[in-house]
Amino acid sequence: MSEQLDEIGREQATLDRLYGRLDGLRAEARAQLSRMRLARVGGHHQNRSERDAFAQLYEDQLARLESAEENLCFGRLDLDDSPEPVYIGRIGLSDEHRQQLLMDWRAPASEPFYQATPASPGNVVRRRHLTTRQRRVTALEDDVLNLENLSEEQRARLSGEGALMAALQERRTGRMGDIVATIQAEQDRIIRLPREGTVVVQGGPGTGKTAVALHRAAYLLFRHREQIAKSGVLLIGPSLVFLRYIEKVLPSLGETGAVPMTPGQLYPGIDATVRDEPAAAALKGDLAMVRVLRRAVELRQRVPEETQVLHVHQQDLALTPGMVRQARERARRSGEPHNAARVGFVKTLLKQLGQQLAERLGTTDPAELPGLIDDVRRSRDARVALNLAWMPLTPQGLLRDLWSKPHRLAEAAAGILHADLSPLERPKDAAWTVEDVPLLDELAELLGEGPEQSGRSAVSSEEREYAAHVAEMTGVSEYVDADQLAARWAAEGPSTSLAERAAEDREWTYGHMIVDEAQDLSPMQLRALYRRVPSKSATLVGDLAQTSRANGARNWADILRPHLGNRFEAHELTVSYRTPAQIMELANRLLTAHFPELSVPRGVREGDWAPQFRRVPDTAAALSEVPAAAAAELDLLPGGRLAVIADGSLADEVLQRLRADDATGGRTAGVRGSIDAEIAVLTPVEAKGLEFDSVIVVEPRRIAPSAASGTAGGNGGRPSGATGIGDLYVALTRPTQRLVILGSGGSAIDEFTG
Ligand SMILES: Nc1ncnc2c1ncn2[C@@H]1O[C@H](COP(=O)(O)OP(=O)(O)OP(=O)(O)O)[C@@H](O)[C@H]1O
Repeated sequence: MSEQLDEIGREQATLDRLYGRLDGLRAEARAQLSRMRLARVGGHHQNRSERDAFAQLYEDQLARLESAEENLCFGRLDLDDSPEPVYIGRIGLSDEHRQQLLMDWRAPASEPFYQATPASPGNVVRRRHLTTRQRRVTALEDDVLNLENLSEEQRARLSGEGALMAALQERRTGRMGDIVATIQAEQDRIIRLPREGTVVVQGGPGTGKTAVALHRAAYLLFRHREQIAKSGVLLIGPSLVFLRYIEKVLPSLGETGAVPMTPGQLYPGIDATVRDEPAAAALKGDLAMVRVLRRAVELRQRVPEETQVLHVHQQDLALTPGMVRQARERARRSGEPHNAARVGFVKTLLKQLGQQLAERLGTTDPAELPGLIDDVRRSRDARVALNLAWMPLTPQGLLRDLWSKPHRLAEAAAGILHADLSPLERPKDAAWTVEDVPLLDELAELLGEGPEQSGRSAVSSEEREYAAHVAEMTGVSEYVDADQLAARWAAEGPSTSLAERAAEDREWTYGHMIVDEAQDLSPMQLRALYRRVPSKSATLVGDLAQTSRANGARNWADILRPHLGNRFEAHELTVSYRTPAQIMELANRLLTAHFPELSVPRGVREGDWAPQFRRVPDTAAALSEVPAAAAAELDLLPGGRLAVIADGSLADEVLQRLRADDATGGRTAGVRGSIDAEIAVLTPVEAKGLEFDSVIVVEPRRIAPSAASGTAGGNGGRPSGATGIGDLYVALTRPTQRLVILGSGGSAIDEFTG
């Protein structure tokens, strides 16, 4: 014991040295930054942009140093070929003489800390985990990888605390934390894969997919800072609640270069949260929509059936179907998007009409032609006729039209979509849905810049010059042009971060893309996402077993083929760190019964509690029991977090009950879908990716009915069979400690509850 204390004392001395250096570097960075800020006042544009760039550099540096406070150093490697141990931490630190004091966890030299095993120890003799709290070493844990090379003295000082188990047993805070100190070897191998190409990571619930994805983002930003930090990492998560849940992980790793977004936010200016019903979602997500939309645009390039007579200067000019057809073919051949190609179309016809006008007026002087063309252009008749033939369009306008006018949609989809299109119908003023977003994006590609966007580049030459300079200096000139940058600044001022600007620019291209819950994305969503990473450098993580979409594919090759062919690398995570083995086993039995081809993870630890089943007579009884059951859970796990998961409208009723009842002792639930209160009330889809100490699943029949119960029992009229299995699997696998199932029978889980 006293050996252990001595050892802790020795490590404390090292830790003190490291924190001392950290404090020194922070003070330096702060001083540099305030010098820059002082100098920034006044000055010429060019000097100012240089100072802006440097100030940004110091700000980033300071953010990195500030974020490293908690758990600055968490590991130590003793190597057989070096007398000095290597300390591993959140960031790298060296002393005034450039002597390395602390190795960044992402550096190649830190790799053995995560990778070495007794079977292949490499040059590692001992790996030590240091547990620290507020600058104090509280525990040590040693893995001896090569006992023979350990001295007598070192052998005497071995210790073990189970850093991983300790991390896993901790009470949840409602926000995800980083796992740098305890990344496991199978996770580490994925985190450190090269940046090129697409990596897909399949893993069951709680296997650390989200953690791996976020640490990989941090790793790539560290290792390829030059290339990636400038363009940013696009980070796609399923919902705003999920993005809130993970928001602290990257900053805690000192990284600010990620641009978090939900699929509903991909199109600038739109923040869609409403989801379509499954039938509409399936149609909108189908890649056939690419052809439907292309056709819808082509149908707006119209040839009149008869010759139109245009009155200009008391003359009658003839616009024949042949003239329009020819001009249309020519404009289409240009390959430009609709709004840009329209310029050529209009020009061709105006020229021909101008020539007609010259003939009618008997004018032969070619110098007068431009004036006559201009007269035609200004005439009401010509404007109306040309607009009718080729109207400037916006993505929003065209899509609203398709959804609200069934004949327009039928015309565009003829011969392409053979399904019933009525689920797509809706009023013109309906809100945009998440599923509309990739379609708007597709239309923006087909239409190009519309009339309302082109106005934004009205900026002065001085502003443009300044923007060009900054774009050049920050390395984004490949991605945005100076006009765009300057126009945006004209509206907001140049203080927004590069990440924010990227989020506002539909044509921004990112250095890497991370997608969580990728199994739920439709082909159209993936297409829109890959448009933002032409390099296809991406990490997609997901679990085929947790698929919500009615027609979701159950293998990654099918999901990715349309976008990547077979050019992707697949990896699998096999151990569930979140869910206790007893609960995992129950969930896995349900899944395997319906999808025997899918692999399931094993739980890494036994929990203290078996899953509990409370049978009630009906849904009303289940609802009345919720408050008392919730109170009991919170009493069992003081300071813990609880989720009550129920399907659709039942979740609203659950929330009302919890609010109305004081059985929970004032620990009332927050708003629906929020994770800030002690009790969160969620649907399975909202619960995706989240975790709680305890989970109560209310009336599982409404999430996944048993095959025998068919469509009866208010399951929203969905067919029986494998319906909702993915969602129920999600609900069952959220707890880190306890699971309670409160139901009246008729659910797919019932046969496993005996
Ligand atoms: N190596 C590790 N060390 C400590 N904790 C870990 C480790 N790996 C995963 N965890 C913890 O396990 C839990 C589950 O991780 P995560 O949410 O990343 O899993 P997931 O695979 O994304 O799950 P789901 O499919 O349910 O979304 C988290 O609390 C995470 O911090």
